[in-house]
Amino acid sequence: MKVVKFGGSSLADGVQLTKVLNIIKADPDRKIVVVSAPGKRFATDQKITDLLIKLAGQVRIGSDYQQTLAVVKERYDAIIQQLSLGTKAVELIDRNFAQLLHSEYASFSEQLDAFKASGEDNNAQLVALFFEQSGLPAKYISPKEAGLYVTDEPGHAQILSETYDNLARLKDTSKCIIFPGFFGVTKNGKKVTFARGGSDITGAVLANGVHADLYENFTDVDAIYAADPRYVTKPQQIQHLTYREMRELSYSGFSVFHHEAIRPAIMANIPIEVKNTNNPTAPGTLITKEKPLDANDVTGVAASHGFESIYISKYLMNDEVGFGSTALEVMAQRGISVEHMPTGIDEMSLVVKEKQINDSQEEELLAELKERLQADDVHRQTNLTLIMVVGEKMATTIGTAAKAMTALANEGIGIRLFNQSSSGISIMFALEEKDEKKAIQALYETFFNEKK
Ligand SMILES: Nc1ncnc2c1ncn2[C@@H]1O[C@H](COP(=O)(O)OP(=O)(O)O)[C@@H](O)[C@H]1O
Ligand SMILES: N[C@@H](CC(=O)OP(=O)(O)O)C(=O)O
Repeated sequence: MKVVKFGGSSLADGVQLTKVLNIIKADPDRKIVVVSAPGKRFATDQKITDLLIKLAGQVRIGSDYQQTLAVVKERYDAIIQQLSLGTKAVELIDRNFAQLLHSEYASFSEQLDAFKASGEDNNAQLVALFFEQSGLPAKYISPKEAGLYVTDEPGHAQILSETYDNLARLKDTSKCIIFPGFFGVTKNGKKVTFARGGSDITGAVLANGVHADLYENFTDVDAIYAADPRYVTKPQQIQHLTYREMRELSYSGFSVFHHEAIRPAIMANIPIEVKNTNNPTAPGTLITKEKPLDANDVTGVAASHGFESIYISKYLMNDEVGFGSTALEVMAQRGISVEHMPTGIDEMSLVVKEKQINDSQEEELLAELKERLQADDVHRQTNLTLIMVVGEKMATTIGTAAKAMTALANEGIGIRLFNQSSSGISIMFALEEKDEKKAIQALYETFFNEKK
């Protein structure tokens, strides 16, 4: 059995949905289909999820939301028309929106998540109608019906462990199951969404639950590329990745596959294949626990911005037992997670996501660190990009860091921080955000284009 997830770009309109139907028809093992909400039809278009977030905000503050509602409904109506799904489908969507708008919500976060979840929920119901009408036996199943239980953390739901046993019951399906991505339900029946891009997580959780032979993730590119195609023209396609390479790369900017979707696949050792809905015969990228040794030392280079570094220095710091743990305790007490912690003899830096600390908190945090650590200096550096150079083969290769540093130096790019993972499969460079694109291009040239 295969679990197949289609992203928003694969479901943006009736033409795309017809491609989806043909992909499912082409392989009877494709029994569970996870769908996102309709995405962008063209570069300047809006994703349904973004429109629903806007709609929820307008409804909450009591401003006029009719125009936004009309735009969302028109998107579904267009799909219904293109696929000739008839008035039954129009009425279904109308009913769902009436219920969404007139329900009582205990908080805005609950309301916002209900609105966001409706994007995939409505789409799954339409896809099921379309498949049935096209002669492919299908049924919509909701996360509530399936027992896809999550924590009550709006926008960041985590899977409850019993979910996997509940989902195992879907294994014996005779019909094709159409399942909405991006959200689960709490034990009280509240809809709670995953992080943005989280339909990938739903697909991985279902693949784990039913012990699928393969988790196919259909998107709008032929493969995962060695660098973001928005930065490098026609980058090399990656044929095969390990789970840990994928996790490093997706966490660090390869938005094509959600980093939280790796764990459910690892837990059950499910192979993942990323493929193109618009070119389904292209081989795509396979992601598994292990892979044959690459010719290249580096598998991919990724970048993600919005980081800052908190620099702490104290003379004789290294002799002081517990210095690092006190610094981390201060951060943990404020709920701030630390991404990297490069250290020197008398200094350390805590690299964190900028959005975790608001400006009013910042001064207080720096003062607390200075006070608790009796530090000589504590200051922050903002607007940083983290560049990750990733490859299994790097663990056994000498000179990758030197090559990367030379490539950056040749472009006049200063390195603010540097860190190598303990396993040796990734190197992180922190740079100023303005250098992000140039850095990715320089590293790509060095590791993928230069004659060795
Ligand atoms: N290394 C990469 N390889 C492939 N695509 C990438 C990479 N990094 C970023 N992307 C972007 O990810 C996009 C696909 O992800 P996404 O927009 O979430 O698609 P979907 O609508 O299928 O969920 C691609 O169109 C591409 O612009
Ligand atoms: N629709 C949600 C969830 C998702 O995974 O979407 P996509 O598959 O289009 O990235 C979002 O936009 O975040």
